[in-house]
Amino acid sequence: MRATAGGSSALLRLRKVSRTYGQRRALHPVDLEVRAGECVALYGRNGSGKSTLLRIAAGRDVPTTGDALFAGRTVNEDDPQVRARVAVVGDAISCYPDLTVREHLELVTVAHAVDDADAWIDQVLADRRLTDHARALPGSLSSGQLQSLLLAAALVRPRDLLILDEPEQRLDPAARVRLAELLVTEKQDGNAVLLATHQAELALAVADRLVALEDGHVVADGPPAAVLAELGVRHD
Ligand SMILES: Nc1ncnc2c1ncn2[C@@H]1O[C@H](COP(=O)(O)OP(=O)(O)OP(=O)(O)O)[C@@H](O)[C@H]1O
Repeated sequence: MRATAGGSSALLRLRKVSRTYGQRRALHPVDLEVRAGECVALYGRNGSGKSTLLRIAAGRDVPTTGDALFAGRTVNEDDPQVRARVAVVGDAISCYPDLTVREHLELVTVAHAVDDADAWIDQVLADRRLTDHARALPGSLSSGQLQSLLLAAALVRPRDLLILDEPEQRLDPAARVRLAELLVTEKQDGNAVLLATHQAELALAVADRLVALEDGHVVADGPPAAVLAELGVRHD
């Protein structure tokens, strides 16, 4: 299965990675590369293997076969280089119930020794429309605001690779537009972006390549518009 941009400058390189859970093969061997300044989007139905692939790419799971390399080294989320350079926005919301929105972001900036953190946090809160909720506890936020907090936590820290699992979930249309703008800026800043999405419009707006998965197989790979046409997906 091919899902490869080619070239030698890939920041993330997955070589024939597969994942089997018990008897079930969730992911068949796949090659995938993401370069600095490039966005690759994974697209497919529920259960097609997107999150499995993202977890391997983030070093949160070990492939059953194949290698996952970040900057030439096996990806492991406990590796200090991976912790310093790979930011992950998950699909599950896990927060500290007694820490405010701002305190969550402060925790991240302390962990990553971010300079001038206060100003940076202010900026990210404003961009994500969270300024008025800076002192709120997670329990009092809407699901969309929680999703924005997850995103904000990845944005207040340094990164070379941003991995996002269905970041459009729970966001309203205006917030989805801001998300697309943000991801374009990530690429312009030279960061690599790998995301899973169910939203064709988001993939069209930000992705350089779309990799379609079905039952753990790559069934199409290429420019987003061409892949969506091949899949018969209609979009606005
Ligand atoms: N920890 C696990 N144990 C057993 N099976 C798993 C596990 N995680 C995922 N699977 C199975 O692997 C397959 C792929 O799941 P995955 O979460 O990667 O799909 P997905 O494309 O991200 O789906 P969604 O769009 O619903 O998030 C599914 O059949 C799922 O049931």
